[in-house]
Amino acid sequence: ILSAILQTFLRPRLKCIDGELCLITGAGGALGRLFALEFAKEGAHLVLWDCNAAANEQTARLVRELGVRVHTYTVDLSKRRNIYETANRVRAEVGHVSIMVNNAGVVAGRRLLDCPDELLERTLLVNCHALFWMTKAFLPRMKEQNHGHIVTVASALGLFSTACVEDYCASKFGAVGFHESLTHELIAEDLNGIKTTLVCPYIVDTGMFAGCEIRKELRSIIPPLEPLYTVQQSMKAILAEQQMICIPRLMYIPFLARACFYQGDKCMLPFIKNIEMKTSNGHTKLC
Ligand SMILES: NC(=O)C1=CN([C@@H]2O[C@H](COP(=O)(O)OP(=O)(O)OC[C@H]3O[C@@H](n4cnc5c(N)ncnc54)[C@H](OP(=O)(O)O)[C@@H]3O)[C@@H](O)[C@H]2O)C=CC1
Ligand SMILES: CC1=C(/C=C/C(C)=C/C=C/C(C)=C/C=O)C(C)(C)CCC1
Repeated sequence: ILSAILQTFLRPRLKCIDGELCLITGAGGALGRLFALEFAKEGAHLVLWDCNAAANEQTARLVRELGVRVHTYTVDLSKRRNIYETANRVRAEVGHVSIMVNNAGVVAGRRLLDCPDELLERTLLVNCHALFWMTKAFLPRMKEQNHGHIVTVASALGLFSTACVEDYCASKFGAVGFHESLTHELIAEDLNGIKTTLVCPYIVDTGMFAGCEIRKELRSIIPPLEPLYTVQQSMKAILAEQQMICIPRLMYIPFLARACFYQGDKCMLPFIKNIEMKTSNGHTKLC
């Protein structure tokens, strides 16, 4: 938060990502497409993933017009095996990913009791579980080189909640927790060349939350965000290697209410060691 405040007044040094290989999920969607164009402008080569092949190809066409090398893959992020298989193909056909933008997201958009179970499950699989499989697929190489960047596009609804989006809030709170724990793990392991950035936007005018309205008096103070503004702000945070960005800054307020632990990065290491010892003694219990 301090760094976010400082960055408001100071101009942080932005890193160069020319020639890096950047993978973006949900690249056929509104924010994914804009991320692809912004990363292309910075000189990154792109790998674009989406389940919507036509929309993904359209993003690729726009990126190629900028003269950038781009590869597209049709993937269903709700399927772990599909993620691992496609990751293997990327490694064999394109190379090692050094920047990963986990942007794809879905919402059921129904009241909990009216919502088919499969739709609730899908939100958790795409918005949260996919983060595990993506990271397991691409982090090992980043670790070998102590170089990389993992971006998690979560949401303001990963920091506070509202009614009737139980699936979405659960998945985005999960994404925030995932990002935080992964960041601590990288710090604890002294992997200071691998950066993480969490992006928490308020409602963005992309259609995903079309119809969502806040109280009339507040609408002019905090209108939905422009997609391009959202992505440009996110890019600044990524290139400045900022760990987190809330867009707009007002969204830091609910986050501020949370506690933080001084020097807590290594507290789980003995716990992990304990489990490792138990499992090596054949004590693993899966159900
Ligand atoms: N829009 C908003 O108000 C906000 C959005 N966000 C987050 O930003 C991210 C991008 O949102 P936005 O651009 O608005 O959404 P879009 O729906 O425009 O884009 C999401 C993309 O992800 C794809 N996708 C969905 N499911 C899968 C899947 N199983 N496998 C692979 N790809 C999939 C979609 O394909 P298809 O179109 O075929 O479903 C679509 O191309 C999301 O994570 C969202 O939660 C955060 C805050 C606010
Ligand atoms: C908490 C809060 C508000 C409501 C926020 C809402 C409704 C956010 C919705 C975000 C979405 C839909 C994100 C999608 O990913 C107000 C009224 C602005 C006032 C300030 C505090």
